[in-house]
Amino acid sequence: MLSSLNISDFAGRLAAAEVPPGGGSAAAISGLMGASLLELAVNYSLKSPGQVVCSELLLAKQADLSRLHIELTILIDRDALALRGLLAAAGLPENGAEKQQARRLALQKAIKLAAEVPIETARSCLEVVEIAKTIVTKVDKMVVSDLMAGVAMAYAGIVGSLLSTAINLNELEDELLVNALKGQIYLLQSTADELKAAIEDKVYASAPFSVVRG
Ligand SMILES: Nc1nc(=O)c2c([nH]1)NC[C@@H]1CN(c3ccc(C(=O)N[C@@H](CCC(=O)O)C(=O)O)cc3)C=[N+]21
Repeated sequence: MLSSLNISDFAGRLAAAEVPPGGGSAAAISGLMGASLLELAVNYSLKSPGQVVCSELLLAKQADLSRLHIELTILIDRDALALRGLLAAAGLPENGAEKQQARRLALQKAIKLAAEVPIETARSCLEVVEIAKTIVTKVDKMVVSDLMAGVAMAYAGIVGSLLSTAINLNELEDELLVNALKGQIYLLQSTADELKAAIEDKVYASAPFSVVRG
């Protein structure tokens, strides 16, 4: 399993361009880092004194984040499997009408999966960003930078996975599905942009983070 590789081995596998993982798995890792950084912020804040008021909210988000942590871990391998299926179908023989038809069907099925899996990754990453918005003013000041690093990573996970979906749309023959996926890409990306801007507006409004604002 890719998710049990150490960081250097995973990065090496990405760089080697031999067998998958590709950008979709990397996006899931980015989302996983985002979820984990939010967990750090929540766990730290629950332990620090003076956070008793919001502990109910933080405990609820802690549970959501541990589910997202598992989902995103699984998505690293699910995306690599989808990509592997895609490359395998693309490599099927094309000699003769029957084989050509078999290859076409296999390829369409594989592309559909490779387009749909990263949509799930983007959804999980978006949930991470949504959680960040609800807790950003509730966590201990000490871990706001960790939380914001988590937002940046989850946001990168959204962009990376939606790009992976988008590239597969070119080859997908089912026009209804293509249009539905395009709609989901647009909605997920624009929601992510709005949420990220709202969180940054809040955090970058004052020191020490105003210096980070572009
Ligand atoms: N859900 C999803 N996730 C992706 O990550 C994704 C995707 N869809 N759609 C297509 C693009 C393209 N991409 C590649 C990554 C590595 C090779 C690669 O390493 N190729 C090797 C060997 C491939 C093989 O072993 O057959 C080569 O061509 O030399 C190719 C293509 C990932 N993408």
